[in-house]
Amino acid sequence: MDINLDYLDIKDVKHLHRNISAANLTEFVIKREEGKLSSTGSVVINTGKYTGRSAKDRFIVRDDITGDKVNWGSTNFPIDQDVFDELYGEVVEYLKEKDLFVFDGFVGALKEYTLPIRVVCECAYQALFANQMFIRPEKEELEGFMPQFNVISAPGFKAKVGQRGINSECFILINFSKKIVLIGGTGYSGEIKKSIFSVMNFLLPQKGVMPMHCSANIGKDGKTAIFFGLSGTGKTTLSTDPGRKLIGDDEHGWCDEGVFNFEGGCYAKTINLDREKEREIYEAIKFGTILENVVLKEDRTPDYEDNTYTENTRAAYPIHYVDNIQESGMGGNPNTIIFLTCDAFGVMPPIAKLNAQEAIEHFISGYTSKVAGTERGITEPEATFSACFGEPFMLLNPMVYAELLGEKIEKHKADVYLINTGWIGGGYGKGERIKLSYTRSIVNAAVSGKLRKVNFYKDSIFELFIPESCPGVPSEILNPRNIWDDPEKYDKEALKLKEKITSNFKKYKQ
Ligand SMILES: Nc1ncnc2c1ncn2[C@@H]1O[C@H](COP(=O)(O)OP(=O)(O)O)[C@@H](O)[C@H]1O
Ligand SMILES: C=C(OP(=O)(O)O)C(=O)O
Ligand SMILES: [Mn+2]
Repeated sequence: MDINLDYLDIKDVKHLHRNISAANLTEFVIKREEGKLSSTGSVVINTGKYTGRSAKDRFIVRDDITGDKVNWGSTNFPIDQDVFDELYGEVVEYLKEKDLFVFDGFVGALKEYTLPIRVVCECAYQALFANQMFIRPEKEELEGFMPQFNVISAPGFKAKVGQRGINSECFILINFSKKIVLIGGTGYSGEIKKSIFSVMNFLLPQKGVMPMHCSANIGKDGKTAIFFGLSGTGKTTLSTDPGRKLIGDDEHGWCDEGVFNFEGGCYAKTINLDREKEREIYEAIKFGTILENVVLKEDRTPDYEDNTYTENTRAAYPIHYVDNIQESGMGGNPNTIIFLTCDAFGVMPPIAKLNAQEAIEHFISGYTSKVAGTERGITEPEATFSACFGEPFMLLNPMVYAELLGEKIEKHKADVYLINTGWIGGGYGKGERIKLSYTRSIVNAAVSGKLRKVNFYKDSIFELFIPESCPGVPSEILNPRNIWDDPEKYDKEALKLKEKITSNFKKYKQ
């Protein structure tokens, strides 16, 4: 099945490898010395200078389609069409006479909202990434395949310092008129998936579908739970649960029929990965998986403790590498909605119940912290407000997404909980991050409905409803004030955060 890339102006390709198998791609990765084989059978690659997303280098072409729709501001930076054209011309020139690796496939498990995409890669490992992360096509679907969006990724092309309209050698440009995402200067594969996610987040609300930065799974009772959260808050870790079928670990849509995964794979953090604590993820690291920026020991076993390159070490694997999955990538309307927050101040309770109004307010606020590594420049947890728990990927005004969520909570009477997977008993550097086993018990209590039978009381500072008890968790930790050495210090810190939340929320109130 020959394709040509003339419509993208990509000509004189040395050899175009389209949808070749994971085995073939693995072989190319090794042969081209892009990476090494690990003892697990997975390939290990190093993404170079950029080991996380470069949020300040992500631009959207301002044109007739985006001009008055995109929420321009601190996360969505505009760029002019002619600047795009100039860089595009340079990248296309750079790709000439090279071997290129193309992945054709889909985003969005529900046919009605599926976006056919083409990912054109300079590097074999990124084609392997695309193959593992997106929805893989059946053979027949490749005939007459018509991409509706294209990603061109050229990590080896660096923009000139001071080049017009951009910030650095690295750039991620999203162009809706041309249906192209142009990535240069960075080898971090997260940019590929998150830029297509951003495209979906722009397109779907216009069709009445709510796109979400969340993971999702289904219990034995057939009930769906979704877990919103910024990077590092536990979406992947907590949704990968042997007792529940995994729908997806990061990006979903919610329409009248229920929720559907955008992707066909997972992108898990591997720093300090421990087989006992995260067995399903550990076991998914095998032939076909890509390990990014993981250090190998001499005998080629991965050293998950080693953060020499970054804290943001990753494994990308197709979802069926996890044992218990929902093959269709779809689930019913969620019964439980969880907001994951990683509180670096250690003052938020491990779990609180939110009513519909509070849920919307917390969703818009998106209080959490950025954890080290995923974004450039972050080396320790830093408090942040990320609207919709994914502001860097939400191209429209947060209120658009919030209104969709409000309608759905109302209609489906979902239970909403706020879960703190961050610090308790003191802030970062003092207290400790809450034990994963406790968080798992808390999540279990929430999604199984057990918490419906428990009494809740209102805390005096955040005015959040805290359960008096929770199966599997010592009751005294449910209110962090109890475990701070100095309760008055707790009150002071908690009040400070409360004020931050209130003042941040003001900007949405006018
Ligand atoms: N209590 C906890 N809950 C969730 N994750 C935890 C907890 N304590 C430590 N972690 C670690 O935090 C990281 C969460 O990352 P991940 O699940 O990949 O987040 P996301 O998918 O939201 O980006 C994992 O490395 C996990 O092992
Ligand atoms: C891949 C990313 O997301 P997450 O950590 O949420 O999986 C990212 O933000 O680059
Ligand atoms: Mn994740």
